[in-house]
Amino acid sequence: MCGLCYIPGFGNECASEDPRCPGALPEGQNNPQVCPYNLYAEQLSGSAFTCPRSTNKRSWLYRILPSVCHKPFESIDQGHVTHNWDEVDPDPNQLRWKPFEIPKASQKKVDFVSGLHTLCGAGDIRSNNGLAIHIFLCNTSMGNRVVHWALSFLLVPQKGKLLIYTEFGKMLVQPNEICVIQRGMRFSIDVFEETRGYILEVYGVHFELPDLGPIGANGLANPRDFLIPVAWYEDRQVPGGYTVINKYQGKLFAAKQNVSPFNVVAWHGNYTPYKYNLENFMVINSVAFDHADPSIFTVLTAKSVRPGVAVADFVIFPPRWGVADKTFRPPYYHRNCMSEFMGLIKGHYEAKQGEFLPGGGSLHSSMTPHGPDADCFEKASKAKLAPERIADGTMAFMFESSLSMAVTKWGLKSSSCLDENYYKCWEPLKSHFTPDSRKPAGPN
Ligand SMILES: O=C(O)Cc1cc(O)ccc1O
Ligand SMILES: [Fe+2]
Repeated sequence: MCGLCYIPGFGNECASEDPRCPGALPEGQNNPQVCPYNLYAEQLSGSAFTCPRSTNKRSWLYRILPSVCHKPFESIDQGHVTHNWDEVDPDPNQLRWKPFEIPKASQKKVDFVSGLHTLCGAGDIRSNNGLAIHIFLCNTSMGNRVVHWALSFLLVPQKGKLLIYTEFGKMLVQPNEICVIQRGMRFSIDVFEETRGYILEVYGVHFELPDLGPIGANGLANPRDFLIPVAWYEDRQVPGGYTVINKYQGKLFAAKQNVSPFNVVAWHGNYTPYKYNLENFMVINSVAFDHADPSIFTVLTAKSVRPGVAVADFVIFPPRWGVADKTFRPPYYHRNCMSEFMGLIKGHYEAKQGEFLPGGGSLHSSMTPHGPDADCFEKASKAKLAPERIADGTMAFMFESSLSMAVTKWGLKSSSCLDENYYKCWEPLKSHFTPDSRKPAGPN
């Protein structure tokens, strides 16, 4: 597991050969009549063939057998995976979940796929517009089960590291790192303990680095800190074969195949999985006064066709200095046309003193009012504004979407983690209005 190698960079044209087979990549062409080592050539297209060069994404895989070698797919138990946004009536309330419970390995073995739970989402897979947020809760490696996921997703492990086998090679992804597996890529996940994390799945779009505008050429998530796996193959047949689980149009199907799907000896292209360590995020913020919008913390964005409007942004709240003068430093009260799902990887979140805990979540869907709890407001309104470390040792994040998200039945009724008392954190807020005083007063 140690000694995994990666290629640094974001969205670059890369080439990688498993060192056991030097020269496995054909030279000067993609489709020789016979490929080196008698491999099969297979293209994986992540964009329409005709996309402009700047957005065209594809990779060429040189593999022992093409991925078409499988028995037919058949529908399987859907577990808690759904893309039906009408399971329960819409709920306009602020929602918060206590840490999602991980099944105990001693009671039931659950792998990444059987431990997937859809929490909320919106849009339509078939027309390629929308997103879903899933929680994974598992305790067992996938073994000979492999997922073929027809949509791009961003994975945020919160507890337990993940060894992810992909057709492009292996990645070790630990809490405080994220990884992106793009549309159509096959993968299998080994876990080492009771494991939990969050998934942001987007339909029909890819994650990109945000534009930096006046920030300049550097900052936020720097491209060189993204890591791509290197080619690694296994030529393995297992008794009973491999099960390829296909998440197709929102439903799960399974098919058997004899050979390992991780049989890619070499690949080249710009369409790959990748990982990123959130510690490398170069934070930019207010150094004079006022609270800047959290878009300054955007790590990756999946843009919609409307300029500046994302299907989903992945935003983090990293450790940093708070130095703003004459300023209420925590997040402001607000209503946002965008929907905000938040999760916590470790530590605590600056706007919530109470029950927003690592492994839990909150959802403030479109135009739902929210902001600091009463405790946080009182403290921050009176605090002495010296430079202070904010969020040291903590990492909260937000999946922010232009779509108004619906919560699933599991999210609202059957997870048993929904915190019915969330609204109470704002109840102690009292009016500090002082109409008679000429000079505005602070809270007392
Ligand atoms: O709601 C939240 O806690 C997220 C958030 C943080 C912030 O600093 C400003 C706006 C915002 O929505
Ligand atoms: Fe917010």
